Amino acid sequence: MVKLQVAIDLLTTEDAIALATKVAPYIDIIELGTPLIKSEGLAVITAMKKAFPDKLVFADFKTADAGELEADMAFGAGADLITILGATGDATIIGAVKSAKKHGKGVVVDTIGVLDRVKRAQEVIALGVEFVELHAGLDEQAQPGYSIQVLIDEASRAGVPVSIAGGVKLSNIAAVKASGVKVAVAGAAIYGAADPAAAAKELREALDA
Ligand SMILES: O=C([C@H](O)CO)[C@H](O)[C@H](O)COP(=O)(O)O
Repeated sequence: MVKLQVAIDLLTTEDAIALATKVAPYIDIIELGTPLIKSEGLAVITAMKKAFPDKLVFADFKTADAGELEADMAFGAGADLITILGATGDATIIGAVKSAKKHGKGVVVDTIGVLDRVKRAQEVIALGVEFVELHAGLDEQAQPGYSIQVLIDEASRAGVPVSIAGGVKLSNIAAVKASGVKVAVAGAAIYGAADPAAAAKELREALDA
């Protein structure tokens, strides 16, 4: 079964928990977006895990250095998964994996800004990470000509556990699923919808079809 991850790029704990409450029945992983964590600090992680102990809480730290220390901070606050940047050196990822093993949690490598995402995904899986996020960030998505098809093609040939993040929505979720991903990440398609619960439900049903 492909897991559905909601990426919450809102700025307050109150709004994040309100959104998670609406969509929880349909999602597996609650991602606290980088701007949310920068805005609210580690407390948002603790609050979300307390509110949803049965969901995986994903702290989108996008860590670039001090991997073990930052992973200790995220896991200590209640996160189940943390992102480390694939663009950084292996030592940072190895440090975070060490922390994850200590806490019984997991590391996800975010390939934002990496030129050869597939090659980097294959390299970092060997370091013990859970899965790799093939990711086009919000700024890359805003560039003229951006298409999620690039990520879908990359997922099809990655040969290692990956997620796709970067404009996942109802019109492309079937193709995202068919690419063989472990996790589909949807942010704006859910938090920006007039009815987030309905949007999450439709994505869930498409993944389960
Ligand atoms: O990780 C993200 C971004 O860097 C801002 O935090 C997004 O959550 C991710 O790109 C998914 O967002 P959508 O494209 O809105 O689905």
